[in-house]
Amino acid sequence: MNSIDVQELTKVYGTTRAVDRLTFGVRPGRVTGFLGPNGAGKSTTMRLVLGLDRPTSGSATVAGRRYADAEEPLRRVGALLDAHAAHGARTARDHLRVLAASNRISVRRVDRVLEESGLAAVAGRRVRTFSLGMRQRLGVAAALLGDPPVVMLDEPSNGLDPEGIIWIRELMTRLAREGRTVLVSSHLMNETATFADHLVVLGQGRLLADAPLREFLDARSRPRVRLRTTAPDRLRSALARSGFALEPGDGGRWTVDGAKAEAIGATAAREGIPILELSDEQPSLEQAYLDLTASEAPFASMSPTTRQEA
Ligand SMILES: Nc1ncnc2c1ncn2[C@@H]1O[C@H](COP(=O)(O)OP(=O)(O)OP(=O)(O)O)[C@@H](O)[C@H]1O
Repeated sequence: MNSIDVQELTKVYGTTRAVDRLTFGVRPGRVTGFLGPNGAGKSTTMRLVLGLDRPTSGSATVAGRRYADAEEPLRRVGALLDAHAAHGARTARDHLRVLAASNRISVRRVDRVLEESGLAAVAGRRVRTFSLGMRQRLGVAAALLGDPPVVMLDEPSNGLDPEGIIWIRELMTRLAREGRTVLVSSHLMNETATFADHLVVLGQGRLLADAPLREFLDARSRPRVRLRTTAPDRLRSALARSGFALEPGDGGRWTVDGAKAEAIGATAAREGIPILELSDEQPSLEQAYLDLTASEAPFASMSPTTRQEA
């Protein structure tokens, strides 16, 4: 199976334990979001998987083998680690042709990935004239060149405009649907929630969570209902009898903490109270993540950074 398997992986740089006895698996057919604040060890882990750095101890394998031992590695794992990796004096097409030649990949495939990444019209331009977003697209094109069963992308939405963000999200979903193994790192929680099926969460090089997105959210968020009504006083009294409190929310709405929409709807119907709008609040990955890391004292100070996300 084309899984990525990380076993007791440790990487020490001087006095920094960048990755600390990390064990997790990334399975095919789903997008795995690789989350953690800056410096948590995501890039180091990806570099270790790709054999670009040697582990201090432990192992990282792709389909049961060390990536460094692979012939024609682009056909096994496609990776975007650093958008500035391309040679600035080369055109985008030449950059991809050089990569293709070293992995016995056809020139036809170069044109295909240029199309797929939206770069066909600028393929003849030198890479140094590219914006960060265009470089990211070129990095993704290079990752897809070998039509690999395993794809690893480090912060792929970095520098992309809204159209680019939708493109990368759809691309990742499609790659997973095709049965590939997709690992995508990000420190943008709510963005990750739009495409990830599964999460691996790191903090200070250690594993904090390895769970399906839905499970991760449900385990860490308290249900909450948002509603609009023309009779808040009557509803407040009715809910109080069931032990719920009606609190003012934004935009003329009300919220009920710790409740599900069905329960509140049933109470309102029983009492004949008009309800104009009623929904369960969607738990936010950012909030669930902050709740998780808040219990890890060393990470509490990371909250303001992660809160910067729009
Ligand atoms: N080559 C290196 N030499 C020394 N320290 C390093 C090296 N590479 C990474 N580190 C340190 O290891 C830790 C983990 O860094 P890493 O880049 O893997 O984190 P990250 O989760 O990818 O962060 P970001 O979201 O900022 O990319 C950090 O403390 C970093 O300073």
